[in-house]
Amino acid sequence: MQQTVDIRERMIVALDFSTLEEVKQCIEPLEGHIRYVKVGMELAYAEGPAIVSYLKEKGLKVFLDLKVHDIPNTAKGAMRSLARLGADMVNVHAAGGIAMMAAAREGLEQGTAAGAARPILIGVTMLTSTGLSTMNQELMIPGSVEDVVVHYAMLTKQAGLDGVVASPLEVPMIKKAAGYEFVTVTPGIRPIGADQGDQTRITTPEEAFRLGSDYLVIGRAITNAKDPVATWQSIVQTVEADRK
Ligand SMILES: O=c1ccn([C@@H]2O[C@H](COP(=O)(O)O)[C@@H](O)[C@H]2O)c(=O)[nH]1
Repeated sequence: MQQTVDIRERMIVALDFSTLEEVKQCIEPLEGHIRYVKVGMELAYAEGPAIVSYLKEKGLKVFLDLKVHDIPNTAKGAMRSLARLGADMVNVHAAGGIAMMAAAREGLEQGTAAGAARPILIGVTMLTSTGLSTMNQELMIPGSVEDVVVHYAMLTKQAGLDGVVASPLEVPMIKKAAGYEFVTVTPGIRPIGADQGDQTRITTPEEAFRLGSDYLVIGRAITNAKDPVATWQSIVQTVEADRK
């Protein structure tokens, strides 16, 4: 990422809540600080499309993280509908394969209003909660996590998507294989001392940017913090100091 980019535009706060009330409580103190938020399944299923409009009216960019994964025709229709909601970024599971991802992109293009920018479309590689033994033994996917992630990233690129979701740890290999312009969106972010929770492939915000991540997704480290604004400011300061 270029040195001139404001990193606050690249730090996406995951709003993993189930009510609009909880969202308001979380974002009101953070207004003027955060620029980009993520709406996942919990919030989208509970509050419906109106939550996207609400956040957009607040001046925030929205990553609608619904991880579409279905047969190509259904994925295409889903994306056609999602395009109308006004999100800035949407995603599918790369494990759906090239035909599904290409259909999703077509649906997204069809659904995007004339003159409007198509949302960024990315493919989820291997969930950041998945470790090597789960992948090899439980899911019966052989090889290293890095190789599988890069393979999924290349499928995503072949399907014409803009980038992938992966752990920051895999970003250098993804960029090497898919090119510098291929977008990497990375959850699994844990500031020093933060609880790892259910995530497996993690690193700090400053290390994630150092590894080349284009966007960081940060949820509980901020939303569950005693003082979310202070935590946000501390992350921004740490990253900015590291980038000097
Ligand atoms: O591989 C993935 C894909 C998506 N996520 C989502 O990111 C956030 C991370 O939240 P934290 O609280 O910072 O762990 C969450 O909404 C996930 O659904 C992911 O973690 N890994």
